[in-house]
Amino acid sequence: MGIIEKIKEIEAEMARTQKNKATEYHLGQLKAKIAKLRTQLLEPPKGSSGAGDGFEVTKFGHGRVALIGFPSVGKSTLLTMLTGTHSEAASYEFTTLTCIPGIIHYNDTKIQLLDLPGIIEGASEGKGRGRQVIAVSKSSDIVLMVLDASKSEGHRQILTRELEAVGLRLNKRPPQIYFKKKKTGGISFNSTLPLTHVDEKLCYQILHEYKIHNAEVLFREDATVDDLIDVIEGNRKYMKCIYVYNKIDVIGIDDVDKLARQPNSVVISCNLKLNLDRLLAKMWEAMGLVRVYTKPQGQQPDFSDPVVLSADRGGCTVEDFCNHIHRNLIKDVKYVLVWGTSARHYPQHCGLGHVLQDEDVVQIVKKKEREDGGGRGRFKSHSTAPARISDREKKAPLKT
Ligand SMILES: Nc1nc2c(ncn2[C@@H]2O[C@H](COP(=O)(O)OP(=O)(O)OP(=O)(O)O)[C@@H](O)[C@H]2O)c(=O)[nH]1
Ligand SMILES: [K+]
Ligand SMILES: [Mg+2]
Repeated sequence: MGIIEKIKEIEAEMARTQKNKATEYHLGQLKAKIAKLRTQLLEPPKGSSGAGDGFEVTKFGHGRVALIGFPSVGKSTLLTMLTGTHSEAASYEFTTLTCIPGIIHYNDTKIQLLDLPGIIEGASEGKGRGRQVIAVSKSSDIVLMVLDASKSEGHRQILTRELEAVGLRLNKRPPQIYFKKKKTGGISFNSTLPLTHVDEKLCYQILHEYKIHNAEVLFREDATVDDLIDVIEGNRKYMKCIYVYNKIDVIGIDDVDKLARQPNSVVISCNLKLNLDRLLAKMWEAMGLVRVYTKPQGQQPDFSDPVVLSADRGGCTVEDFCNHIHRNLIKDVKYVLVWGTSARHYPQHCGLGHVLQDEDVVQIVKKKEREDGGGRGRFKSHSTAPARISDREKKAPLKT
């Protein structure tokens, strides 16, 4: 029996089993069995490189966004509108057969947008080009799930299930469970609060299913058995997802209103060019990019050419900023002067660990420069805030 058949069989058994206190342990065990099989399914077949079979596109820009959706929801139309790169669009399904990259220029940054073939139910098990599409989505920073506003809401659930089946977790943070395998000592199970979904016995059973007999487990939130399995598997990818409802030109205003009020959702129409600005703004916000402008001593910063940092990719500290400019820079840095929302006063003298925020301005003070003369007075004379700071100052949160 193949892996997919085995998964189907267990799913059928779960559907047959009534949910109650007595069956809870058995159901937990079945969930762990499915998770293990799904992990096996994701392993590249023997003899292949494991790459996306011609789908891999070189990363470009400050972040990557994937367009995921059923066929003919308007993914290619959207790519063409947002990036100017033409991607064939037509009324028949599976018009797009490969991965097509475009670039969005937004807020002085470049974002790579990827158009992909439509995926269908069963994609996670390899139907259509599901596997390749999913591999590309996993390589992105966020996902735009494109949906046809005139079609059933069920599509969003089906797609979410497909992505979950391959270990993607959308708009969710990692479970607050500490888990560490040990060599000896048995299993230590603890929690910092009362648990309502998982007890010690269930946890033991799940670990037993994974043949783990020595480990430390500490629940820091009232997590579920699915959360526990995610933590044990350890290969989950937590991503932001924006639900993009396209084609609102063909539905009534009441329905548009309902969709627009859902969390993480944007309603658009490519045909009428409706709300695309809002989509871009949401996308930008979800990516959490941090633009930092370098201010050479005695000069104004170049506000068109930021260093772009991200908390998810590489971090946002002064050290990350310096490494971004040049990998040998760090050893020459004495401290930096910071203007912007991360600074308590302007300019603030900050060390390497200081966490920068979007639109901060940084001036690097090198060790050598200081010794060479000039000293503090010299910095003072150049420490006037750059021109754009005055309006930014109004936004600056008051910190004590
Ligand atoms: N009414 C309406 N139709 C749209 C809109 N956007 C796209 N379409 C149409 O929807 C059809 C499918 O568009 P595509 O861009 O090819 O969709 P896709 O998701 O890339 O499709 P596949 O590549 O086949 O998965 C085309 O006929 C488009 O003209 C819209 O905002 N409103
Ligand atoms: K199409
Ligand atoms: Mg397409």
